[in-house]
Amino acid sequence: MEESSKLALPDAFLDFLKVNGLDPSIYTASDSTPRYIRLKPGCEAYLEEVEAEMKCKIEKVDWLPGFYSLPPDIQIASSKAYQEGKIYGIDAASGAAVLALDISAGDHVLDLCAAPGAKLCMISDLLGDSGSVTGVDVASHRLAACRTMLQKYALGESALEEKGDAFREWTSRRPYKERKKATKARKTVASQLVLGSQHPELIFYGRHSGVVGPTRSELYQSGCDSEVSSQGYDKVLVDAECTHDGSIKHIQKFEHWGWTTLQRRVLDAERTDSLTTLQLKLLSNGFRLLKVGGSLVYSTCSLTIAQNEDVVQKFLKENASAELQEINAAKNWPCKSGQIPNTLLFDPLTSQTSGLFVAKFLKLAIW
Ligand SMILES: C[S@@+](CC[C@H](N)C(=O)[O-])C[C@H]1O[C@@H](n2cnc3c(N)ncnc32)[C@H](O)[C@@H]1O
Repeated sequence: MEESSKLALPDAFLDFLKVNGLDPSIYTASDSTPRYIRLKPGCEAYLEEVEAEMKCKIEKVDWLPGFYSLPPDIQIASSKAYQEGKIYGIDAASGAAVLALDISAGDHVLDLCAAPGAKLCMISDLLGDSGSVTGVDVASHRLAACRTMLQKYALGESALEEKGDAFREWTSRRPYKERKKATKARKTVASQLVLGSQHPELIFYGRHSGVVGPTRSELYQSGCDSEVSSQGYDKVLVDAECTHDGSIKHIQKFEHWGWTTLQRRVLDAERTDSLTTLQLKLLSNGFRLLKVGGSLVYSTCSLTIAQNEDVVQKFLKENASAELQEINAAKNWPCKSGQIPNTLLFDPLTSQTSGLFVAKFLKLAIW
């Protein structure tokens, strides 16, 4: 172990940081990083009750509406307020990534890497009774957790599972008539984009299906370019799979899981290479499903240039219709600029949040 970092982290992780040009001191405030909660809209009146239950001062996060910070050692999951669905446990940087989408009433939003669903719930709360949100993920067990979360917060859900070429319902708890109606509606997925209010919808793609997100034909049945440009999603979030190295809390979990697991799951160079390929594919596919004039937010909880700025550069090179946008809401955020202007980096030390990279793109009308 290296003394200088003051962290019980293995040399292999410190080497990973060095290779990626990351200063280990950004993790030194990990023990004093607050916990964050988001109040379920309509539960504002319960704040004092939550404070009394948690026996601590809950501070409003002045740069992030609806978010509150708590002392680092508070256990959120065991509280009554959490179990009753009055509060969400979600890091402030994650909230910022959702806010960067600039969601308006009536938007149709695609959350391409949705599980376990903290950001999906926030999107759904921001939309209220308007628009729609579709969550996609490849991990069925993570989608199951996502479904449980949507049910807990009464956000509704209709979960779909891939079966061969067709989608069938994941749960059959809903009455037959309702399921039949849903199956019919699904046949015209494009129509969902123009319908009014929709409950969040979860879509599961088998890990080996080779599909990253809904295909164009599923979304736009007649599929001509003019329809794509006018009927794609208004907003797309690509909160991509990554090495999670920005989240020291995640890295510390490997103390229990074993540092060899960290080596295999986080530090392995071959895995990182395939991850950057996946990240670029996820970003490109999310962008393909965006309407002209719509915006996409790409985020990772890695702080490495390979998974962030490099992916952004490659993507911009391949997509003439993509323009990197300034995130207007970020003026008061406690983050730094990434290596590319207009990209943002929440490092744990400066931001007092879990690490996150955020970039926002606008889709221009160029074919
Ligand atoms: C960082 S996590 C997403 C966290 C989530 N946005 C939230 O706020 O709770 C990344 C997710 O990407 C999913 N994923 C990995 N490969 C994918 C793919 N090819 N298509 C869609 N999702 C994928 C993983 O299963 C994982 O759930």
